[in-house]
Amino acid sequence: MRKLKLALIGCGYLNEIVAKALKDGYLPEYELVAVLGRDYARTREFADRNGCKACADIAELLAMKPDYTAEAASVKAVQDYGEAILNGGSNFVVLSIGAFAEREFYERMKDTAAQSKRRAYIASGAVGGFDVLRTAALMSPVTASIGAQKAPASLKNTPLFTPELMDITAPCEVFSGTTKEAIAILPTKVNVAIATALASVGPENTAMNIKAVPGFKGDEYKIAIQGEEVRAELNIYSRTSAIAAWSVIAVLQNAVAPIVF
Ligand SMILES: NC(=O)C1=CN([C@@H]2O[C@H](COP(=O)(O)OP(=O)(O)OC[C@H]3O[C@@H](n4cnc5c(N)ncnc54)[C@H](OP(=O)(O)O)[C@@H]3O)[C@@H](O)[C@H]2O)C=CC1
Ligand SMILES: O=C([O-])CC(=O)C(=O)O
Repeated sequence: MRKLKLALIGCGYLNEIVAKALKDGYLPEYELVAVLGRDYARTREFADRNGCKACADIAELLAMKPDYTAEAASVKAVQDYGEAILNGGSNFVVLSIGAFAEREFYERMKDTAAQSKRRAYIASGAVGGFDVLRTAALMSPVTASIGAQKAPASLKNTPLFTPELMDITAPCEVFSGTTKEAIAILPTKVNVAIATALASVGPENTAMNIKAVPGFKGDEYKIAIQGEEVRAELNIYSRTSAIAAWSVIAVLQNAVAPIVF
């Protein structure tokens, strides 16, 4: 049987894990055909390492006729290429979910996917539990929130960082607001929050707080949902963000699985 063609947007840490998983046999139904990065030299190195075509732009990638395109690049890449990917006949697996915080973009992607008979998949990324969030939100009005713990140093080069954070000796709240406000200031760090919001009460209505915790390594998220009959709390710790790449592999497996989660 013909293998499904997979293309990648982004050639950094996470897509390197996806490409290795393909080589290691986790996705036998797929072949990697193309990659598009930002820096062409880096894209070519990735392509040479992983046996696929290095693309200089989205048209070149779509000319390879991918069945699935998996993104691990940036919110901007999703905004810039999302509609072209669906219109070009590819399904789209997304990690930079923050792009969907803008309702107008979300609606355009929804219409484009419906018209092109393709799908945009929101990967569970560094969190999960979207099944219970979606189910609870169907049953009654719910409230939803996500709390994040991060190392003070991981907030460097963001508007939340102050040098004093490096000297804290106890957890310190650095952000409290909505997930929509959070992704606007941390576009590379809280995609998980927008995924949580999309599965529950939306980016404007999902509360978020972020704590800097001294001596902490990795990321920890606590998602809470409360409805009339259902209450759930999910705690997800990950030492690195590799879990996000593996969630893409899980989506791709699910897309061809005879028994579907
Ligand atoms: N949903 C979730 O749970 C998670 C989501 N993420 C998101 O996943 C994305 C990738 O993470 P990671 O692999 O760690 O990041 P890296 O910085 O290691 O890699 C990103 C890659 O994407 C490329 N890139 C960036 N912008 C564009 C663009 N506009 N078009 C094409 N390529 C682009 C970069 O190019 P160049 O080499 O030129 O910089 C780089 O190759 C980030 O947006 C991050 O926020 C990360 C962790 C968890
Ligand atoms: O790796 C993480 O903990 C989550 C992350 O970067 C994101 O949601 O953008």
